[in-house]
Amino acid sequence: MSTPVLEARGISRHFGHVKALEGVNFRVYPGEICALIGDNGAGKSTLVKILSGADRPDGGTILIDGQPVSLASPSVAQQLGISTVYQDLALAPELTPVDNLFLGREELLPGLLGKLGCLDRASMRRKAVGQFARLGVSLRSLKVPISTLSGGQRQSVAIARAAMWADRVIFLDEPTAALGVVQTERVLELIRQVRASGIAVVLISHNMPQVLEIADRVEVLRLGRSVGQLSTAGARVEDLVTAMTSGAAAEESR
Ligand SMILES: Nc1ncnc2c1ncn2[C@@H]1O[C@H](COP(=O)(O)OP(=O)(O)OP(=O)(O)O)[C@@H](O)[C@H]1O
Repeated sequence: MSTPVLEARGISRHFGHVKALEGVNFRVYPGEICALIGDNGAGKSTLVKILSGADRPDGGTILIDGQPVSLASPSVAQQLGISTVYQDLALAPELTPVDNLFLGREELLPGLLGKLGCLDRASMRRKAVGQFARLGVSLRSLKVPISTLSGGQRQSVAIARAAMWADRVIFLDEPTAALGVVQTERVLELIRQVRASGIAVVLISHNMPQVLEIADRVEVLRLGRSVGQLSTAGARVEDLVTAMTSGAAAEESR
């Protein structure tokens, strides 16, 4: 049995009288795509915020590679190899794909020029080209503002950026919600490439056929509680819907 790369044990988060999360358990293992599913208001976003350092739980423990950690902020989570791509993508529309990959992490030239704030554009471009090639992301141009790219290409840049700076887990919040069929398939292929690079992917999705298509395993929330997990091998959409609505997911052992 392998150790989860990221685990939540007994996580609770209350907003006034609303129990958004109550004793929630969650695990994601190295090298897997894990879907986090649940009906509206089940607590998915709240759990993702807590596991990416954007919110603090009222109780419970978070472990990375089996060791308890405190994710006090998104930057602490990022330093520990956890990154999140929210639906707004947090890209700078007027900047190029290369600039967006290095947003907030720009490389400076060595020596005096660097001390004067001159960017090492050649190095950043070389690394960006390598990253896009590794993940199979093909863009019309690396020099145009990202606002001129398609929605699928922008999503791909956001995922490639997350994969560049996180080496453990990437959370993806409905990454194909706004995309057409062809762009959706490209983004799903990119997600598989991220998994192949050794990074665990957590996919938050309401699209059950897609969950079955791409995820290895599913963790289910219902009304702020974890109701178990199941493997997608041999599972049907009805099984996922049953798990979300009646809390009857099989708690399988690994
Ligand atoms: N900041 C907040 N203040 C008050 N209540 C909140 C807050 N954030 C979340 N909640 C409540 O916590 C519960 C869980 O919300 P959450 O957004 O985590 O669910 P979700 O599974 O992501 O839903 P959806 O699929 O609709 O996005 C809901 O009842 C929601 O109204």
